[in-house]
Amino acid sequence: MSMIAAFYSGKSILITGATGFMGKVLMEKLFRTSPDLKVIYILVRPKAGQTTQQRVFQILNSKLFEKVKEICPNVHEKIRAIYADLNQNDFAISKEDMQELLSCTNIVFHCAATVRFDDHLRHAVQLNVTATQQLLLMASQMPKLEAFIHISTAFSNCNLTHIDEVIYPCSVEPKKIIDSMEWLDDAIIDEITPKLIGDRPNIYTYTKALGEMVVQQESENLNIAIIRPSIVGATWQEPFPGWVDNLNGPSGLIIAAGKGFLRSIRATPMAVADLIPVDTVVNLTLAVGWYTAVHRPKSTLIYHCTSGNLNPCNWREMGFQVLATFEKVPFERAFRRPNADFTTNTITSQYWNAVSHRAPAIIYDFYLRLTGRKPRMTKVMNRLLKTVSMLEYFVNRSWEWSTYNTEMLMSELSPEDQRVFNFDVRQLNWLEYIENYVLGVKKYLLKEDMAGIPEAKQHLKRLRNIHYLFNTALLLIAWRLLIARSQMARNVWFFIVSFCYKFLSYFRASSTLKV
Ligand SMILES: CCCCCCCCCCCCCCCCCCCCCCCCCC(=O)SCCNC(=O)CCNC(=O)[C@H](O)C(C)(C)COP(=O)(O)OP(=O)(O)OC[C@H]1O[C@@H](n2cnc3c(N)ncnc32)[C@H](O)[C@@H]1OP(=O)(O)O
Ligand SMILES: NC(=O)C1=CN([C@@H]2O[C@H](COP(=O)(O)OP(=O)(O)OC[C@H]3O[C@@H](n4cnc5c(N)ncnc54)[C@H](OP(=O)(O)O)[C@@H]3O)[C@@H](O)[C@H]2O)C=CC1
Repeated sequence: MSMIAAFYSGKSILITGATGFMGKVLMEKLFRTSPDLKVIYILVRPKAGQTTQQRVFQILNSKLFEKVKEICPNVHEKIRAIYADLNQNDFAISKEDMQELLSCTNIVFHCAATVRFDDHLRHAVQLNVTATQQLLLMASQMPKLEAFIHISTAFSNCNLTHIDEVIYPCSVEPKKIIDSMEWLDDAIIDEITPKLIGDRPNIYTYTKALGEMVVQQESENLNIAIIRPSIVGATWQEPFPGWVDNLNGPSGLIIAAGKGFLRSIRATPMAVADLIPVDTVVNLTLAVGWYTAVHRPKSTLIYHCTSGNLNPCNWREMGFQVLATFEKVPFERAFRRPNADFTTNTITSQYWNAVSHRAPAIIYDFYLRLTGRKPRMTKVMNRLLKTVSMLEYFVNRSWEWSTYNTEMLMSELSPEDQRVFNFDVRQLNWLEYIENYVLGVKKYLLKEDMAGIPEAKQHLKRLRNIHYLFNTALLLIAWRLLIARSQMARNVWFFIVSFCYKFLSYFRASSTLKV
């Protein structure tokens, strides 16, 4: 019997960010391994015209929850969706709901965050710092609380190259930042943002670091742990391989490369691609919840959930495997053949951006205009290049995260728990994982049917022929222009033509003699 699964039985668990990528997998695993847990409270806001109930209904009816519904048929009754907006005071939770949350919750998993790299500082502080502070305040009023698990990111200190399982202070106290957001206007915030984030690449990593400081400051009275995952990718094993449902991290770029939009990216091929499957993160999170509640460590422990130091894979290996999978299972209706490559310096990167990204987009838009349609490819390409430029920081560096706490926890688990809540990335076969990841992107993100593969292959063949035809035509036009303008080119041309003529004449003469 798994001790961790038994621990969550009968518990009331509060999850923020349950509608997000990680939150859904966390909920799924909890229901699958501890079907007799008491209730999961999730803080949900209405979104995209859907009420909170409709959102929960949609999640439970997704493929991700198919196994859960077999194991725990009354799962609907065990989820309590609480209307909440983490941007508002007291999260806009009703008094009755708040009362229930405060009096019943045993464990809190705080996953909600804004993960956009370019969010406005005011909004990112509100969600990643102030909301964390408010949630901790709520937690301090929960008499039955056993553990509070905060999800941060391994990149909260990405300005360092070696990162220990400690909290590194930021130059300005989070409380001062929170206060200043109340009275500074947007223009001043925009001005001071680069100074505040310093040598971090974006607002996201900075506000996540501030969030950790807040957790540390409030940790005296609470039983808290922090988890720092690196780049979270599709599921490795559970509930099935390859599940992914958003474009963050590599997923969006896999689509862009598979559809032929992305042809080159500035990356350091030998840098470590520190990906971590989402189910691995969730297994560690649940194990940490159990350990923190049962063993009550004296200080706040930080757990790095990374792969690079135990089972490294570099961007080159990952890129090769992504491209190899496209050969076997191409995406439908590609814009160009998937043929992406890494460039290693800014000049070649700019050259390929012009030649392989912007030029084809302009030509395609010209074609759309000619055929009476609205041009759109340049816009798509500009957004893609903006995204790529924001991700480039993470594919041109390697980090070292120490993992003593994570390894200590692994050794504390029973063999059964090590199996059920496996977070040992040494067992991960990267080639298999990446292949399943690409397949998952095709099936669950693009919603493409496997039956369409022959047609997709045909389409790629057509694109290849168009490519050859286009290049030949381009070469002929360039040559023709050159001949018209340069005497030297004309001489070379006459030399080649006369050489070919002589060669053919000789060949014909010698074959006539033989006869
Ligand atoms: C030699 C060998 C051969 C080699 C072969 C080469 C093979 C090549 C194979 C390729 C694969 C291998 C390489 C993998 C590299 C992976 C790098 C990963 C680094 C991740 C680091 C993460 C570290 C930290 C982890 C964390 O701790 S947290 C989680 C990370 N957080 C994020 O990843 C949020 C990022 N995103 C944003 O920050 C916003 O998205 C924003 C970007 C501002 C846009 O923002 P904006 O333009 O305003 O608008 P959107 O609405 O957002 O999007 C606008 C439009 O772009 C689309 N789109 C949104 N996203 C993405 C995305 N990713 N990728 C692509 N498209 C995206 C969206 O579909 C929409 O398209 P549309 O609908 O217009 O057609
Ligand atoms: N994905 C990754 O690569 C990594 C993620 N992390 C961390 O993991 C955690 C989860 O990330 P992930 O699941 O990928 O992120 P998602 O963007 O998929 O999910 C974010 C969640 O936060 C919720 N949320 C955002 N704003 C509000 C709000 N105002 N009120 C209520 N809820 C809100 C979202 O709700 P809604 O659905 O309504 O928008 C969603 O449920 C985050 O803390 C992130 O920093 C760490 C390392 C890597």
